[in-house]
Amino acid sequence: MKALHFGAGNIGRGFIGKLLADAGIELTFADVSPALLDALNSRKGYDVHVVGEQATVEPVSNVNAVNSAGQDAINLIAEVDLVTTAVGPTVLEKIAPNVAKGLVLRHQQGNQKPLNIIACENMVRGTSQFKQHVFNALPEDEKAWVEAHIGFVDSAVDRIVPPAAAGTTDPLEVTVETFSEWIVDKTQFKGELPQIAGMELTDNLMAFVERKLFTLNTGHAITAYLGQQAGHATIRDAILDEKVRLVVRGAMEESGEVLIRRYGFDPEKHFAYIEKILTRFENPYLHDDVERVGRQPLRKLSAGDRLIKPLLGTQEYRLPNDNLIRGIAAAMHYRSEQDPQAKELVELLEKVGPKAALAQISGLPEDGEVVAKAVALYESMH
Ligand SMILES: NC(=O)C1=CN([C@@H]2O[C@H](COP(=O)(O)OP(=O)(O)OC[C@H]3O[C@@H](n4cnc5c(N)ncnc54)[C@H](O)[C@@H]3O)[C@@H](O)[C@H]2O)C=CC1
Ligand SMILES: O=P(O)(O)OC[C@H]1O[C@](O)(CO)[C@@H](O)[C@@H]1O
Repeated sequence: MKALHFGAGNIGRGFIGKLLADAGIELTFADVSPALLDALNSRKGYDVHVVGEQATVEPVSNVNAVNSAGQDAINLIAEVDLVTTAVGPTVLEKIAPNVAKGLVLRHQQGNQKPLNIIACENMVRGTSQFKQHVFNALPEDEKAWVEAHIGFVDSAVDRIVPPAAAGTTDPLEVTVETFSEWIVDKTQFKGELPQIAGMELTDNLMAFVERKLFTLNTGHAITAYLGQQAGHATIRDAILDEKVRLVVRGAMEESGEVLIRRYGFDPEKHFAYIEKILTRFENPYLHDDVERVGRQPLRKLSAGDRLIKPLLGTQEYRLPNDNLIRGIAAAMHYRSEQDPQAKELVELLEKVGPKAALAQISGLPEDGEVVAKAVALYESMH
């Protein structure tokens, strides 16, 4: 079996690429970073540092890499059995035209074998969104063939993989936590279901996607935003701050009450899942900056993402949401010199004021109770 994985970054190298290579799949990474491409092609492998109570070093071998914008990537799409991505939600649209070209070539070459494409991003049904981008780039007369031969499979991906340790000069260095979970929607595959160790198949994906995104990612984002407010540089320092921890646990519980009602999760197991997540944030072996976890605040404050969607759920089921609102207020304070969305957020706040800015970003009604509460908290946090 052959696979092409877009994005040789943290999750690409530290999780999905590793899992595919471990399964004996012939793996090529597609990326745009010359440093990553050169290092992967010259060394054909790298070490994954798995850190926890017992640290291990797990080598990945027999991999190579191509430029994702070039003809090599197009040729591979015509040939491989599996395409995966971990590029970031905003990049999916950029890689779609080349993927579309590869699918057209696959058809022209008469390759009728099923191909499955799985986006491994922090998004609700990210592959379905990617499919829309690919279809926008496909000629009209190719769409029926692609629909018949290509599976677009949604997934949920969970493993905390911060950027390389400070001070390293190795572009392939990657350190991961021991926990990992990759769950894919088995109803969307074309052809035989692949059996890959570490890839779980489900026919109830939405429950898993929302459980992960609206628990781990909700709590993580609020840890980052409140942590930055309190002057903490890392997620560990932030979550060990009792004031931050109280709100983070509270927000995950508020979101959890929604998930329990929506998907029928067992409350006891769900609250244990929350406790486990708090210990993952505390991991003393990972250095994870609050700035990284809070990145792209406009995306994280958008209607379908980890802060607003759980809040809308609390309104739907008439449940408490004070901690979620506190998290939203803190998100409005996120600042980062490296992050264009953080700059855009500041500009919008200055231009239209916090009420209109939050309403515009989140889709919440400007004159509603939530916006009023969040803005009052935002102003009190100055
Ligand atoms: N790091 C983590 O702990 C987790 C991340 N995720 C999700 O995985 C995705 C990737 O995140 P990370 O690996 O942390 O980011 P990253 O920034 O480490 O990796 C992204 C990679 O994509 C590459 N890239 C950028 N533009 C590209 C293009 N046009 N074509 C091909 N490659 C391109 C970058 O050069 C980089 O190597 C995101 O959607 C994130 O939300 C999900 C779970 C865990
Ligand atoms: O990758 P995003 O969506 O910007 O958000 C950062 C989040 O993703 C992760 O990297 C992995 O789930 C978490 O560490 C964090 O909650």
